[in-house]
Formats: sequence, C-alpha cells, structure tokens
Amino acid sequence: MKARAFSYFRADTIDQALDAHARAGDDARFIAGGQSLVPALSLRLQAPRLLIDITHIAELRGVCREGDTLRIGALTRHCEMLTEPLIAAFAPLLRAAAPFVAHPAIRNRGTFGGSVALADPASEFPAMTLALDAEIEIAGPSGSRRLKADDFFIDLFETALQPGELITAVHVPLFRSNQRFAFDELARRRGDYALVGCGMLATQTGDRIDDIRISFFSVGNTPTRVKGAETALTGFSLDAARIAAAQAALDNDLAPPESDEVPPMMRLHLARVLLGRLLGRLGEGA
Ligand SMILES: Cc1cc2nc3c(=O)[nH]c(=O)nc-3n(C[C@H](O)[C@H](O)[C@H](O)COP(=O)(O)OP(=O)(O)OC[C@H]3O[C@@H](n4cnc5c(N)ncnc54)[C@H](O)[C@@H]3O)c2cc1C
Repeated sequence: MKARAFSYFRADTIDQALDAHARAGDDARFIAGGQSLVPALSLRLQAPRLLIDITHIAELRGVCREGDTLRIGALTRHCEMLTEPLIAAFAPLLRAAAPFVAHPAIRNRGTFGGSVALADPASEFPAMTLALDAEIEIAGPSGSRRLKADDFFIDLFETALQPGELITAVHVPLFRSNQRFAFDELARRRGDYALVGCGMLATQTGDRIDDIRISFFSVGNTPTRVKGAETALTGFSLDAARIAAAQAALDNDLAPPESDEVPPMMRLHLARVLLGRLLGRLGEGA
C-alpha cells in the first residue's frame, strides 16, 4: 500500500516546526527518523496532510552534561546511543539497552526522541527513562516545560504531549559510582520486539539497596515501573529470599493484557524469570 499524498515542510528551527504545526493543526506530524511513522503512513494507519521534518534542527542534536544531568538531544540516533562516550559514562543503562533496539539499519535512522514520543509499550528506551527517573524537555505553542518520565506515559501510544508539542531533549541524572544497573529482554529472535524486557538502576551503600527503580516493557499498555518489587528490595541486601519477594510482588505490579502471542500468565512468568536474573546480576556487581 502507498501513503496518502502529503505535503512536506523542512523546519530549520524549533520555532519554524512549532509554527508549521500550529498552522496545520491536527493534520500535521513531526517526522524524525521515520522508522515508525513511515511504515504507519505506508499502511495508512496514519494519513497526515503535512509532514514537518525536524531532522535539520540543530537545537535537537547533541549529548552534553548540564549540571547533574546528561542532556540527550531528541535527534540522537539509536546507533549514537551505542557509540557516544557520554552515554556510556553517564547513562550506561541506555547504552546497555541500545543494542536491543531493532536492527542496525533502523538504529542508523531512528531517534531517541522519536522512540520516547511514540511511547510504544514494547520499546526499550521509553521504559528506561522511567528506570532512570529522566525528565522530558518539551517545546510547544505555549512555551517550554519539563516533565518527569513518571508523568509522561499515559496509555497505549498516548503520552502527556499536547497537540503540536515537540520533545527537544531528555535529561538523565548522571550515573554515580554507588549505583548499579542491569538490563535484558526475552525475545524470540535477536532484534525482534521483546516478549518481556526490563531495566533497573539501584543506589547502594555497600550491599544494601538504598533505592531502586525497575521498569518493564512489553507487559502492558505503557512502560511500567514495578513499585511493589522496588519496595520489597529497598533497605535490604540482595539474597535469594529478597529476590523471591520481589518476584512475588510482580503479581500485583503487573497485569499483562490478553494477547494472541503470549498468554498473560506466561508473560508474568517470563517477567519473574527476567527479574530474578537481573537482580542476580546486580548482586554480582554486573
Ligand atoms: C522492523 C522494525 C523493528 C523495530 N524494532 C524496534 C525495537 O526492537 N525496539 C524499539 O524501541 N523500536 C523498534 N522499532 C522502532 C524504531 O526504534 C523507531 O525508530 C522509533 O520507535 C521511532 O523513532 P523515529 O525517530 O524513527 O520516529 P518517527 O518514525 O519519525 O516518529 C514516530 C512518532 O513520533 C513522533 N515524533 C518523532 N520525533 C518527535 C519529537 N522529537 N517530538 C515529538 N514527536 C516526535 C512522530 O510525529 C511520530 O508520531 C522498530 C522499527 C521497525 C521498522
């Protein structure tokens, strides 16, 4: 199938992009890497009359330290998440997740901001913004704002972005020496969307977990923090009993939907297995 005819506008600044969107209203879409939007256009799942190309906007590029956070420009490509030294040093959880995002050809074009904006519940990066307690930097017709990732993902492919708003960057607290992270996913084949995936970031004093944020993907309509499991671990050293308590807490934390691919009980079982593995690695200092 071919996409419905559309007009194209190349924006060179954020203001130009916002103006173009304001003039076109609901019939416009920003396009970044195009790796999700172009297939959606081709399948006529989306049929906007105007595409606003944001890939030439310099303000959306680059990764830099800003105070105690790392500012990751929305146009940072998935492949750059693998190669950028600042990501490896200060956001290693994102570096760990990056090889699991799609295939090299898609990683060469797809963008971090596009992935977060799309909010696919099966995507790696949106879920990791939750584990990292990241903030989403947004520009829109009524000015700029920053929103905690915890408040950003609303429902299936639905975020707190208002019509015409653009993600300009994501701010991630800098990784510290008393922190540990772990990431993995279970998929039928490497590069496929995960059946279940999980990433976590723990702050520790010695062996004791002072704080832990654990986020799953492919388990529901949104990326999902598992607060019961987090509570079961906070203040304790990791041992088999603690890990079992965290796994048991998933029964309340997660409610996988019915799906043709994987029955909910199977997905919950996979989530427990994955959590156990990752906590085991965290305990070994992985
Ligand atoms: C075969 C295949 C396999 C894939 N596998 C995976 C996978 O395993 N894991 C995974 O996470 N993803 C996967 N993807 C999706 C891919 O990672 C996309 O690149 C990503 O989801 C969207 O990024 P993009 O830059 O391509 O966005 P686009 O396709 O350009 O845009 C996606 C949506 O986000 C909006 N948008 C884009 N940028 C912004 C912005 N800065 N502000 C506001 N709105 C914006 C667009 O308007 C559009 O609605 C796969 C895609 C394909 C085709």
